[in-house]
Amino acid sequence: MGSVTDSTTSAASSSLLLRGSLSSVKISSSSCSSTCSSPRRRSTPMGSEGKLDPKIVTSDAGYILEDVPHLTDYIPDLPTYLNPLQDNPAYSVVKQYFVNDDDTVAQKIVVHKNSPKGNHFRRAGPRQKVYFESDEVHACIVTCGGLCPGLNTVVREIVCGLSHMYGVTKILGIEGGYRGFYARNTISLTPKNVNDIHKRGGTILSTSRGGHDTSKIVDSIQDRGINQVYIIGGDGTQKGASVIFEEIQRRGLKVAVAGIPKTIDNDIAVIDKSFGFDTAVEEAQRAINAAHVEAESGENGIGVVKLMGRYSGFIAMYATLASRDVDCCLIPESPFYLDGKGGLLEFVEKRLKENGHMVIVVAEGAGQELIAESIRSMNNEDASGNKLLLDVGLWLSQRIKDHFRRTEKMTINLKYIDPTYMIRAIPSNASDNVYCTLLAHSAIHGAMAGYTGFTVGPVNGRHAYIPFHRVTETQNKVVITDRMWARLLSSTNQPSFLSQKDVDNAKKEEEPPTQLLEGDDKTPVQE
Ligand SMILES: Nc1ncnc2c1ncn2[C@@H]1O[C@H](COP(=O)(O)OP(=O)(O)O)[C@@H](O)[C@H]1O
Ligand SMILES: O=P(O)(O)OC[C@H]1O[C@](O)(COP(=O)(O)O)[C@@H](O)[C@@H]1O
Ligand SMILES: [Mg+2]
Repeated sequence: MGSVTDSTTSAASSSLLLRGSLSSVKISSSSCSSTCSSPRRRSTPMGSEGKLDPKIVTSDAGYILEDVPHLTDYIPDLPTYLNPLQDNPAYSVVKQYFVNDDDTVAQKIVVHKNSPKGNHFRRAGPRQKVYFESDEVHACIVTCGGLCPGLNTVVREIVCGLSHMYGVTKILGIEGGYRGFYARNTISLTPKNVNDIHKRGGTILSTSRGGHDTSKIVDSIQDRGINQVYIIGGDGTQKGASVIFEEIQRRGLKVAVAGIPKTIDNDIAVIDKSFGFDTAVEEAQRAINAAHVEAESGENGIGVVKLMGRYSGFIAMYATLASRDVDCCLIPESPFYLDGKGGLLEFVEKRLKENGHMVIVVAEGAGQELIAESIRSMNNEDASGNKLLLDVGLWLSQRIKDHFRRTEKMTINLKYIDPTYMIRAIPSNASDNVYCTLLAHSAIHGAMAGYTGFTVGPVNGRHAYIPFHRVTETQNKVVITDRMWARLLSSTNQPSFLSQKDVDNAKKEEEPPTQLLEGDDKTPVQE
């Protein structure tokens, strides 16, 4: 690969931005307008203690670019090379294959006549110039946190993408999550040995919670001569990736750190949705169908299905909306109560009298305060510090049974189905597979182009590079004052269980939705 004469720095690429379409753009590392999230850390100026302020670019028209770090922010004068994709027979025919340096993706797409342009992220995709030569790249891939359909597909697509698009041959799989960097074996990954893995659930690299020791991890990266780190995991993992990036930057290493967001719960902020989510919603239909068949076939049959969703009830909400057999959906974001007027037990009685059967879908994180009131709460945490939940499905089933036994109002037949780990263990479906490919490719293009400290993902249908802190500072939750939850309430015709005061509080607390899943816009996801 021929070296390009100039050694473009990211400051220079920012100035490309200045010279481009945005004539009145100014770069500011600390000036954050009210629409821009305030940095939580990194108060030191660029260079000192190896830390950078968030890279914020603003313009007079209210345009804000929340940019991601670049290797040249802390290693000046890095040589650049022509992207080998321009000679690749598959890609070279694409009109405008390379992304313009100043392309950005708007976080908000519903705007009004006088709205400021708002927050943007750097558009993902291949760049004309790259900062790594093919034979110089030594990449590694790690999977952390809970399982999710599609993990193997992302691993496969990173390996095949690096190899087929950029001619990379040295790719290492780190086994067993973060602790695998210093306590487990590694495996060499090639397009041949990952060829079929997308057809399998789980992760061939295995995964873990806990065990994040930043300096041991970065020591291992440094000792092995790794210069591209692909980290696949959820909110906890992205926090871990962020501190790894900071330590790498502090040590001044030419190592790109790219996060690929993973969570079956869809609780990662900013991105439209996470991979594996569609697969989970689809697979949940089988459990809901079974619950419905059981409920319909017994006298006063009740089917209770528990679905995953620790803090966010997206799987339960979408599975309910898709199924149309569900009479009541309970999620962590919307509190409910059992007894008295307007309570769940009254609703169950009513539905059984009307239809003779009913199906309840409950997200695992729903009603945790109610359970804690009746069972002495243990307040346990897992190795990553996530709250260990009490089984809401079992508890709810028992409470419903007790109610009908006590009141002797009618004989019921209740069946409780917990398909949670069965759903999580399946391979991803076709659409998630394609989505995983785009995520992997976006991550690879970003790392090759010298970007680092970023998470990749679709924002309003376009893939973007998002600074770590933007996806870790909040969690994506179902907005119960949004139209989607209203659609659910209207489709199940269940009570909202909320008082006017609860609704007012929710309206005050919740930010307007920014994600496609919550809104009406269903733009197909593109790179
Ligand atoms: N705040 C944090 N700082 C550093 N590492 C973290 C942090 N939170 C979680 N991790 C690490 O990230 C990994 C996965 O986190 P976990 O919460 O279990 O799953 P997920 O990433 O799917 O949310 C674990 O190895 C954990 O030690
Ligand atoms: O894998 P564990 O430790 O049993 O945890 C189960 C949790 O993992 C999840 O499937 C996914 O959570 P993460 O995205 O944080 O890994 C949750 O839905 C569930 O509460
Ligand atoms: Mg998590």
